[in-house]
Amino acid sequence: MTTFFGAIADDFTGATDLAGLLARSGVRVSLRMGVPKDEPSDTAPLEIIALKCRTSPVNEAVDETQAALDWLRRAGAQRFFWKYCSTFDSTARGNIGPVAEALMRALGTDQTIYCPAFPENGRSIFMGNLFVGEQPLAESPMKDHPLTPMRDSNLLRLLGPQVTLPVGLANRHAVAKGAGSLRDRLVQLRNEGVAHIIVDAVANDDLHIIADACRDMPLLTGGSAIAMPLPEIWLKQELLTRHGTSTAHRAEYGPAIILSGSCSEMTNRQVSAYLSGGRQGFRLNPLALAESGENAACEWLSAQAPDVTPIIYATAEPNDVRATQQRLGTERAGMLVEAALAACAVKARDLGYRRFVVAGGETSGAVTKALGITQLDVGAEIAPGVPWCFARTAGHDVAITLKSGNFGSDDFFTKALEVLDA
Ligand SMILES: Nc1ncnc2c1ncn2[C@@H]1O[C@H](COP(=O)(O)OP(=O)(O)OP(=O)(O)O)[C@@H](O)[C@H]1O
Ligand SMILES: O=C(O)[C@@H](O)C(=O)CO
Repeated sequence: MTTFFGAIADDFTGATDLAGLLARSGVRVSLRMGVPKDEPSDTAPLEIIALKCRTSPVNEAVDETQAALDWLRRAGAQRFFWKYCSTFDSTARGNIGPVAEALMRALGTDQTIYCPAFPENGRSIFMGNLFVGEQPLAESPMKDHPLTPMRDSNLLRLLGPQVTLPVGLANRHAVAKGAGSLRDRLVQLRNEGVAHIIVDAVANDDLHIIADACRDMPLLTGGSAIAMPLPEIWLKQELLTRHGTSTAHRAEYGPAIILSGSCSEMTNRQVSAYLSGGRQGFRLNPLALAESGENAACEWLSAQAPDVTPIIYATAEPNDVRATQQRLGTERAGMLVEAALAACAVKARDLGYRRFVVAGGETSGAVTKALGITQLDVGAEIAPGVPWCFARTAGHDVAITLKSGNFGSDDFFTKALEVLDA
């Protein structure tokens, strides 16, 4: 079936987040991990390509997203979406703006919007400032993120240095008056030469208005939630059909394992809650990994009874993470943990584990890559933005969920297993 909507996500948990929200429409969503090597075939109306480029050098991120765009265009896509984090995670140089500008050039469009709001997960934007729950972004736990610490809450200030063309704001007053008023504001900003528009949103109703106002734009950018209303809008316009709904399947899955490389406040709580239930866990210490590699973790895993659902985690509190980064360097510490969790995933698969719960975007990229997973079908949501997915690896059907660092409730890990068993 021809693709209508083509999305490019800057990390793997972000891609499954988007896939889960789009799948709520009942229209088939297909998720590719990395730019497919083959020409488009068996494509879905809603196609997502997951990249791992959030923290890559800018030129690499631009080249990769361009390759993804080319593939999506060959699949027939007519509307495009650049998905980044609902907390606008970005390195100091930042990839969000340069990638958006490159996509705009390639698509011949002079304006796009930026809306990372995700009200169901507590992310809202007011007067251009991003809030996490009731806290401004820069006062939220995101200020301590291991790779992309966010120290400013103002999206105009964050985006401005990343782009060459002017940045402007369509504020909540323009949004609250409805799609017509918002369209007028976008035209006004276009006439003033503003190419990059931050759009306020504090509730799902705002997202519906924004999606309606922007439904004909070739390129939209944001978190997953701003894309959520689009399939319904396009179904009404008969640009999409529900034909070919999701093919997510279930098989007889084997034992489950949890792999956590996220150090977010929420993942710290989830790991503690899981361990306090008396579960078997192995803590990866990056300093020990630097000394002697991941063998100890793999040996520990081999010694576990398959029905205990073990957890292997590097999850640590911000002070610990900072101390480790000072000793090893941020990048090296991250790479060591990602490589170890990837090796544990492969070991687990070889030991017969068939259900994988993975926490953290970079971590998920490393794990799915090591498992050789290239395509995912999307299943039931465990929490907003965290669906179960189904894939094949080394000839086996597996279920895998990729949890964004900040998503889910304290009992996420046990809940994930219950949702799959239900
Ligand atoms: N104890 C640790 N010390 C230093 N770095 C760590 C430690 N544990 C994990 N890391 C690294 O921190 C990074 C965490 O990023 P990751 O994207 O996996 O999680 P996240 O940012 O919480 O998730 P998301 O991107 O979905 O919000 C990874 O590169 C991981 O390897
Ligand atoms: O938008 C979010 O918060 C998530 O999908 C994400 O991108 C986490 O890396």
